[in-house]
Amino acid sequence: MTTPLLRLRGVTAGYAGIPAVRDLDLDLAEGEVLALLGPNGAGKTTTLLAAAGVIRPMRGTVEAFGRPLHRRLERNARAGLILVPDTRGVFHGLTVRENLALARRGGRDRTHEELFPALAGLMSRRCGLLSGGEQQMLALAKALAGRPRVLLVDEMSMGLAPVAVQALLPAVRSLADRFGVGVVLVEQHIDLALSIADRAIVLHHGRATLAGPAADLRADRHAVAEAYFGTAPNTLEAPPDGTDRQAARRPGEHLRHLRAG
Ligand SMILES: Nc1ncnc2c1ncn2[C@@H]1O[C@H](COP(=O)(O)OP(=O)(O)OP(=O)(O)O)[C@@H](O)[C@H]1O
Repeated sequence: MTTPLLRLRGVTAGYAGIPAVRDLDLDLAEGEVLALLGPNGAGKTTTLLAAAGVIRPMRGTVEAFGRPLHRRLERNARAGLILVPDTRGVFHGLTVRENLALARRGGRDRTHEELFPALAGLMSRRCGLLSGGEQQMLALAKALAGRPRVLLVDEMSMGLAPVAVQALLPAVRSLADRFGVGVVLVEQHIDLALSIADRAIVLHHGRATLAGPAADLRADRHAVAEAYFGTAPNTLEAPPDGTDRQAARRPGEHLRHLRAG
């Protein structure tokens, strides 16, 4: 079995000793897009922060590329574990070209030109004058300059018009398909997220309440709604390999309701 790019096992993480995510398992394979869904405050961002090493779990383990996370964030980033925060991380006083040059640190990576051709005509524009969608494209383009192997993308679509989101999410899919990047995508647009994801996990009050192939979640909106609002039946199926901590199942398997509360 190939080593996942990212593996969380039994992760409980939070703030000031209070858990916001409890006992979470997650595997992310090369070229896979995993949607992390759930209502406000469910623990999605906390999961990303723990996965990126920004906050240290109270319990459980996080491994990237087969190794425990390094204590120094820049070491994890250099290995290819990149967090794209929802604050977009662009410098408003600088132009698009200057922002990209800073992110590339002298390198010549031009992948962004293929994925975001719209940026080509905006190179001399100050970022403070870009639309929300354009800023988000730039944030992703900057993340690409770090040569990610895993991208942790937090609410890329926040505040954007649906048409802008529809333009951005396929770029995320093609990052996975063309470059083998593994993506954990936190997203409020459930349908759009499921339309590009391979698998999904629904969180409710910090716990995974549903996990499975994205196609299965799309086909069973009732199960998604139940998981979203924490009313899913309390039926924890035993997975076929007997490892009862495996939260996210492989394509071809059925949806799994996970024990809530
Ligand atoms: N810095 C913090 N200090 C204390 N509590 C926090 C902090 N950040 C988040 N929380 C709490 O942790 C819980 C989970 O928050 P988190 O941001 O992970 O949820 P989320 O699913 O990403 O929500 P949203 O969709 O609203 O962004 C919430 O109850 C939130 O109030």
